[in-house]
Amino acid sequence: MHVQVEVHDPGSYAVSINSTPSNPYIIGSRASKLALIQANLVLSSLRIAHPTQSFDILTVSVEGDRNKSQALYLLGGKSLWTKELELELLGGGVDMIVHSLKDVPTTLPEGCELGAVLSREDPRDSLVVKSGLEYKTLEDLPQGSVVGTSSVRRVAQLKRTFPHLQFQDVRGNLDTRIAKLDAATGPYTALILARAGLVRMGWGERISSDLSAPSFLHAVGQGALGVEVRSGDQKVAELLRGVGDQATEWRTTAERAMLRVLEGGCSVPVGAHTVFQGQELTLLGSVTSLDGTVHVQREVVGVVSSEEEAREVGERCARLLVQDGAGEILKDIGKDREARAAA
Ligand SMILES: NCc1[nH]cc(CCC(=O)O)c1CC(=O)O
Repeated sequence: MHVQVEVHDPGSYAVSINSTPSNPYIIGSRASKLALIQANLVLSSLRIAHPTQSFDILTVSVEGDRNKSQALYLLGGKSLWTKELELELLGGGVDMIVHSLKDVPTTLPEGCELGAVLSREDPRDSLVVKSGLEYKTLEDLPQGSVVGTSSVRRVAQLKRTFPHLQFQDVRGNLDTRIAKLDAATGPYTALILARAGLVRMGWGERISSDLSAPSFLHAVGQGALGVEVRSGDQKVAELLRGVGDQATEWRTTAERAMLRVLEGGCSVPVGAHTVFQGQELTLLGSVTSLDGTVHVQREVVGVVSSEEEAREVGERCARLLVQDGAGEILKDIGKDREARAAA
């Protein structure tokens, strides 16, 4: 496999053992604009927490950035956003990787683990309307309007509530997607995108409304940045202490534990919503059939003071969803994917 490595600061090739200005800790990132903005957020937090250490960013091209034509749903395992970066991490080319936690598979490769999850942005999905149109919400869109999104979770949930709308795939980075939305002859009336990404990219003013629980649930991990590290790397673990956010870590641990039980390895229409207040973690989880006709949703509340307890909340929610029929929905989706992949 070809790994394209682009070095931002010449002289930052060295694998860091002890960081000095000439031997910095290397943060691995995808090369997209959003990925780099996010990597720089982590870099800034690390610099504030450790003013005497030096840090640098190295970008690596990943499968998901290169394959833009095939539907995401058919590309299978989500490691297409992470694999090449993880090879760099294990090989010592980078010391940590910054990811959108949403794109990180629930099971990490041997030797890799999450070292920290940073304080979360508003994790909701948002509506962005074609420029020049006055619509504010999905309810406002006329019959037959085309809404762009590549997420099976979004389409499945929206078909349930908005059967009068049409949904069409839209790929590419955020800037590209918004350019496709605004193109005079383009098919889309609106797009659904993660609020966090839009805000980080400076597109916040284009958000006309947000999709909220309990009628619409966001993706597991959405809006949070995860830092992946080598298991057992004490120095990097130490550096990341104080950079992570406890509430976000427990919320996303529960969400990811739920998904891990449900998915059995494929990307599925699973929604989540969590609140951590006092010591109480509330998790709303959902599974929706691709056509939106079958939907199961459950809420679990637990007192949480450890990662293990957060995981239990997620697993409990997954088991309740399976009891309510989530297993059947997921089995049908597996069959659908196989049939399409073979076609
Ligand atoms: N699927 C791609 C992706 N991965 C993370 C974000 C946004 C940032 C985040 O959710 O943390 C996006 C764009 C989107 O879904 O609109």
